[in-house]
Amino acid sequence: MDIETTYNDNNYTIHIGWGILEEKLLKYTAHYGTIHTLVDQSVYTLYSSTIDALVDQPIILEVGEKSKNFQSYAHVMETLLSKGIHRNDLIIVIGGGASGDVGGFIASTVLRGVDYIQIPTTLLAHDSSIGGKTAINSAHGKNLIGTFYRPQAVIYDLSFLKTLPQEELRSGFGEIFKHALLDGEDTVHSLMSKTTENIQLESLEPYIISGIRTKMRHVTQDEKEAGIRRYLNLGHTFGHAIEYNDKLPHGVAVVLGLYIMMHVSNSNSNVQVFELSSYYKYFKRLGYPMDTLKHMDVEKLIALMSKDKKNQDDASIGFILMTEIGVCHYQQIAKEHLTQLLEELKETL
Ligand SMILES: O=C(O)C(=O)C[C@@H](O)[C@H](O)[C@H](O)COP(=O)(O)O
Repeated sequence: MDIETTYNDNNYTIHIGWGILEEKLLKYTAHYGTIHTLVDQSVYTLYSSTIDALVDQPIILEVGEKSKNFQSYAHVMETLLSKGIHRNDLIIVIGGGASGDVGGFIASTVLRGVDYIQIPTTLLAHDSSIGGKTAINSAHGKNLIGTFYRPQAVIYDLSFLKTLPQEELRSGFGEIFKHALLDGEDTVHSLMSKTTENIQLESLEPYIISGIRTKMRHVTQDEKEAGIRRYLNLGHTFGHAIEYNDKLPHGVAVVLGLYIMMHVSNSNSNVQVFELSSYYKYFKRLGYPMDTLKHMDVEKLIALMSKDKKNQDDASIGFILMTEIGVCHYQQIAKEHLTQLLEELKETL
């Protein structure tokens, strides 16, 4: 299946399917000078023969978030420059969300921009590989340094997902669940009914596709995140803070962030938007570390949330909340009030 973006110009295709990598990639590489490949270490360990058959001498990225720092960025940049990269070359990035983020950032900054293709290999990256957000982390928090830079294509070969461990599926499912919430009540109920006890890849394909469509709808209307694209950050204000502080996988932290969003949305509304206890039990059954919330260091997490890119002043934190499933808005919450809400929640767990 091919899905085209619908920007005013410079559109690209998201190719999705089983065993499509070689055929789709060859369509692009023919138009470029040298092909430079960046690949996550763990993906290369599993798929070296497939990758070596397609490209020469890949540059290995450290596993996951370890690649998203200045040292790693500088190392890959200097390697590309020592190889004599040109603007008419192509960079291919193979890996999960973190590799895609740092690979995109490298592509957008080397020689002030070289074309690149995203080849996501995880469930999580159905989200992160689309929309052109690139980033590395800072000592102040997640994704604080980056650019918006569209890829030339995304090739999502679902065969890579077959080797993902349960922990990776659980992380990717966090973003699938977020997309379902953005989509509306029917999608949430349907997804929950297919995942009552555990997360099985086999039942997720339709939700991966609908998640990609939901993401595309937001990013094509508001690429630079001045309006509705912010809704894709549902669960991420708290999620990024606890991910960074507790070193949790991204999508696992997003689930904790979605739970906090539900609590804050309820407290902000006259009606109960979310039945918290049923979501708590559901997430716990799927293996999410809900107990982490009972022991959270509220002060530290508020300090990390104070660096969130959605914030507009120093006294409050920018949150995406829901008035009903599928209906979002942006709201600034005073830090004292948020502290009180988080402390209150801890007491109930
Ligand atoms: O594409 C977006 O916009 C999103 O917010 C999607 C998020 O799921 C994704 O994790 C993104 O990388 C977070 O970006 P950030 O701007 O909050 O750093």
